[in-house]
Amino acid sequence: MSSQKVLNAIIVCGPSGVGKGTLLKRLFDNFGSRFAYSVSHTTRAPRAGEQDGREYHFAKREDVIKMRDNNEFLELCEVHGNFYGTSIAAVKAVQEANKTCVIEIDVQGAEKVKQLSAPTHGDATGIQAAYLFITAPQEELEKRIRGRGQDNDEMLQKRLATAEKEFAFLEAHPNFFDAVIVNDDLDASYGRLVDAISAEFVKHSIPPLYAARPTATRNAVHLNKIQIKKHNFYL
Ligand SMILES: Nc1ncnc2c1ncn2[C@@H]1O[C@H](COP(=O)(O)OP(=O)(O)OP(=O)(O)O)[C@@H](O)[C@H]1O
Repeated sequence: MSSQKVLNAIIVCGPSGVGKGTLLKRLFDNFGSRFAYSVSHTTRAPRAGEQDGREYHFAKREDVIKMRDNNEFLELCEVHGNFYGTSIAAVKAVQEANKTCVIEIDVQGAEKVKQLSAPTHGDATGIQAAYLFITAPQEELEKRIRGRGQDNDEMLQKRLATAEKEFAFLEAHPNFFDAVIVNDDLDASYGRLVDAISAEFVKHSIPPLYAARPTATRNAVHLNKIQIKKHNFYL
């Protein structure tokens, strides 16, 4: 297989509350055999019932630090004294199982993944990915985050401030993403997600999710971009 054909992952970005989790849950419910999340590394101890390589790759701190210094992580963070991270190898393991890895990540993380995929890094270290941005009207965001009922006002304001930065990134880098999907009406938006992913699959010679509708795909994605520009929908 040539390197152009490889697709290691679908990267999904978008501010808190736009509905990434909701859309991806539906995608996994409908196409569970085609997608998987990668298994993260952690330095925390396994809990009862957790199995190494299933819930997490349980690793020693010094090994994670070595991997970090070796640029083997797409993302790594430390929470309450423990590391949690997504390794490039874990993403590629999903592909080896003949599935496409879905990675939900913020725009800074997505930029890093793209940098790692630059030709100078070569295929061995990089992740070849399709980049999707999920968006929604800003007034909807606040409503949805409140509706979810998980956050106090301070957290809500933090999420909205981060959202503004993510929207600003999208505005400043309109070509960074392969598709921008407006999550307004859930059923229609889910259709756009399926079409956008199918379009990426077709580009990489992977069967689309619905073989019967490959040509609708590009139109839908293209239309989204036009709608966004025309109505400045996300601000
Ligand atoms: N198209 C939609 N119309 C109305 N409500 C929606 C729509 N999509 C999602 N929601 C609701 O909005 C809320 C936020 O959705 P969700 O948790 O999927 O967002 P998210 O982008 O994954 O957020 P986070 O990044 O914070 O996890 C949920 O309560 C969900 O049911």
